[in-house]
Amino acid sequence: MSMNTHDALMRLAAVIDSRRPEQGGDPEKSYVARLLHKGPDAFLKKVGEEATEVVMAAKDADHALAAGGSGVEAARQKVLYEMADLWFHSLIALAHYGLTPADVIAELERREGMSGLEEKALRKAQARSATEAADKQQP
Ligand SMILES: N=c1c2ncn([C@@H]3O[C@H](COP(=O)(O)OP(=O)(O)OP(=O)(O)O)[C@@H](O)[C@H]3O)c2ncn1[C@@H]1O[C@H](COP(=O)(O)O)[C@@H](O)[C@H]1O
Repeated sequence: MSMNTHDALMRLAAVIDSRRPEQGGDPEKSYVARLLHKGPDAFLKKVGEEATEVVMAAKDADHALAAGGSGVEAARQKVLYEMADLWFHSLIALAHYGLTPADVIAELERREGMSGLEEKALRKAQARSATEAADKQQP
């Protein structure tokens, strides 16, 4: 991720934070302030909707790719557009819970180099030994 990408996310997160009711965000003047003012049900619903729109745009893009031809570029743009909406609304949710893009990036950095398959196997093994330990405690 370039420094510019990082900065843009941080700038947007700072604007979103300034729209929180405690920071004086005005629901009459700001879309973000309005969503935060309405509360979790409102912005979580948007996160769900935008995620669904990403999936639908991606399915359309897959069909366009399979068919070839001139529709591919427009379909890819639609995926990009919907993904931006999803990121944007996810940033609003993060702000509500006192989290920032930097926190998400730190979590991804923590996972860096960790194989997803190894992590999954480890998690299953831990769950199994927890169950075995609980079984042993049964009278
Ligand atoms: N990046 C965005 C951004 N992306 C999308 N949107 C808005 O998100 C809304 C929801 O998108 P939809 O496609 O679901 O539109 P809709 O069907 O009208 O939505 P609803 O009626 O369901 O709310 C639209 O009104 C978009 O304008 C955004 N609104 C704001 N920002 C950023 O947030 C900053 C602060 O915005 P305000 O708080 O409005 O000043 C802006 O300067 C921008 O940087």
